[in-house]
Amino acid sequence: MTETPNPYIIDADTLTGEMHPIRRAVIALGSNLGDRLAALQGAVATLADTPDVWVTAVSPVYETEPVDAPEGSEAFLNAIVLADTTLPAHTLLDRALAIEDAYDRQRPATHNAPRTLDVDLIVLGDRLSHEDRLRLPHPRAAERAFVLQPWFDIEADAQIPGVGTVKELLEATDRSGIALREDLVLEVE
Ligand SMILES: Nc1ncnc2c1ncn2[C@@H]1O[C@H](COP(=O)(O)OP(=O)(O)OP(=O)(O)O)[C@@H](O)[C@H]1O
Ligand SMILES: Nc1nc2c(c(=O)[nH]1)N=C(CO)CN2
Repeated sequence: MTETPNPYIIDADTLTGEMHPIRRAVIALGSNLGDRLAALQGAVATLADTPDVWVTAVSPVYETEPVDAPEGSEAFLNAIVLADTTLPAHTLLDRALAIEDAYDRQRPATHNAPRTLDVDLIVLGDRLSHEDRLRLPHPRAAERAFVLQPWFDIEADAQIPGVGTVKELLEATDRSGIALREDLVLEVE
């Protein structure tokens, strides 16, 4: 006879493992190469499939003019994902980079070269980080309409810790280069 596990017995890993608080993660997605919508949709699905990550909201999709990108770059599709997670910051970053790699993201030497998929961590709770490998909050988010607008759409009272409210930051940003794509919708299973 097979033994039914007793749900009241806590296994050793749970007792000795490091516990992490639940924190809110704000994740920015961007693509300006190949099937842009498929890349964004794949990133949402993969994040939603990630253990200890619970996707709570996905923004509308915006078509956006390239900012600080090489001459002749194509327009981006951008969106924001909100998730609750118990993952430590570096584990979540590694997951984001692995999702980029899964979409064949090349890492050419050219600054801001076209990319099939970019997955950036914008904020993770109140976590601050000043390493090259992980900067939190994301240092360029506060001036990027392609991050602030979709984020504001799904969280009107959002804040960038230590920086300000997304509403005020957005009001101070040039929004002329972004356009809502109502015809493109990202699904969460
Ligand atoms: N908050 C963050 N989110 C994602 N990557 C980060 C973050 N902070 C630092 N990095 C590091 O940045 C590197 C990614 O650089 P990448 O060339 O993708 O920048 P980018 O996303 O193109 O530009 P930008 O950061 O201006 O959006 C990664 O190796 C990662 O370790
Ligand atoms: N419109 C737009 N411009 C960009 C973007 C992006 O996602 N959207 N990402 C960049 C580097 O990550 C640089 N420039």
